[in-house]
Amino acid sequence: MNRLRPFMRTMSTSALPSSPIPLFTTVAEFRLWREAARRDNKSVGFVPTMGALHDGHMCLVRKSLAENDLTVMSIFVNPAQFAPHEDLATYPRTLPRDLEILTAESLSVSGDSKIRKASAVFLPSVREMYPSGIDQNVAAQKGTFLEVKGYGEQMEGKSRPTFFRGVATVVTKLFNAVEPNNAYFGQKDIQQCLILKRLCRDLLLSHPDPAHLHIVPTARDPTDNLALSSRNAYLSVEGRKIAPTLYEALKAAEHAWNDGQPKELCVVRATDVVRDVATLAKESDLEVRLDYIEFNDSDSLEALDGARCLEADSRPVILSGALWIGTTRLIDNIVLGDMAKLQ
Ligand SMILES: Nc1ncnc2c1ncn2[C@@H]1O[C@H](COP(=O)(O)OP(=O)(O)OP(=O)(O)O)[C@@H](O)[C@H]1O
Ligand SMILES: CC(C)(CO)[C@@H](O)C(=O)[O-]
Ligand code: BAL
Repeated sequence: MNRLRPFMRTMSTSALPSSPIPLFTTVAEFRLWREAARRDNKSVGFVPTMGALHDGHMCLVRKSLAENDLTVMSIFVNPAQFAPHEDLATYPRTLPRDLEILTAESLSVSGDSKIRKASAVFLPSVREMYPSGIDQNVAAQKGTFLEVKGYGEQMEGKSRPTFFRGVATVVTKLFNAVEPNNAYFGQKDIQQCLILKRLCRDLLLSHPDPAHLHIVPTARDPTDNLALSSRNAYLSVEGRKIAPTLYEALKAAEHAWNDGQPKELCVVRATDVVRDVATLAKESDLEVRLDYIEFNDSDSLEALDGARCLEADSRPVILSGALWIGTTRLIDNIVLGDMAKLQ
């Protein structure tokens, strides 16, 4: 690891918090680190994030630490994936705390006397990621953007039509900068995972190749199963109490599915759960509204056409949903079938 030694210091940008993990704010600086890792024959695992870290992010980090010599996290709030009316300005930005959380994470690897910790944090600037500037209005954008056509319009894409274009674009840039052997994404954002796997296949990427883009199960609050999410921080005390309703609705749909009910009835079971909670919440002036509950094929991402047979050897089905609690939008999903078969 000697060649990596020169990087074992905090970059000298004064606005950055001090950190025992080396921080890189430009692609050129990061590439020197990456080149040294390559020369040292070290595998690199990559965890892309938008910061505001919670234990869901740390599950990705732990898996990367376990499976790679070196782990890199990026923290970048990507303007291109926020529509003009969305929460780019208020998205939580908590870099000093994020670095403390990441620094505290370590893993002792069996057969290896060393303890592994994150090796680098990549903090690119908006200017370098979008050299022609970035307008959240797609029609006004200049420069190079990526679309994974036919897969980003359903589920989340119905409510956020430009979201996956922004994600595909930024993640491709991040992959080009980091050149990871393995990359880790959370099941909470299942459509994002499946679209990015397809992007890797379609663009013949080798860093990572699609098989090395890993989907890590959703981390939940152990007390009530709420999926951990940076946006949970927006919830009021009352909203936080109601937030597990989305998962409860998905579980009701899953039970109906497992009982052999047709898809439409499963969706009704889920909407019943939300309706009852929404009625109660209204009494405290809190608006709770279901955005969608959908069953989608995990390969085409098309909504299921009514045929519901899940053969032992067939592809998994994605049961997913989004719920508004006041002005906060939460998402969650359950994979029906074998997660290992997701491609
Ligand atoms: N509960 C979770 N379990 C596992 N992975 C998660 C969880 N929450 C987020 N991730 C993953 O962490 C990565 C970075 O996500 P991001 O920084 O957007 O956090 P987030 O909590 O998903 O934020 P948001 O509230 O904006 O959806 C993504 O791959 C995402 O799927
Ligand atoms: C993958 C990602 C970091 C791209 O900005 C973001 O969409 C996220 O955090 O899920
Ligand atoms: N984890 C998803 C990021 C977003 O909603 O913008």
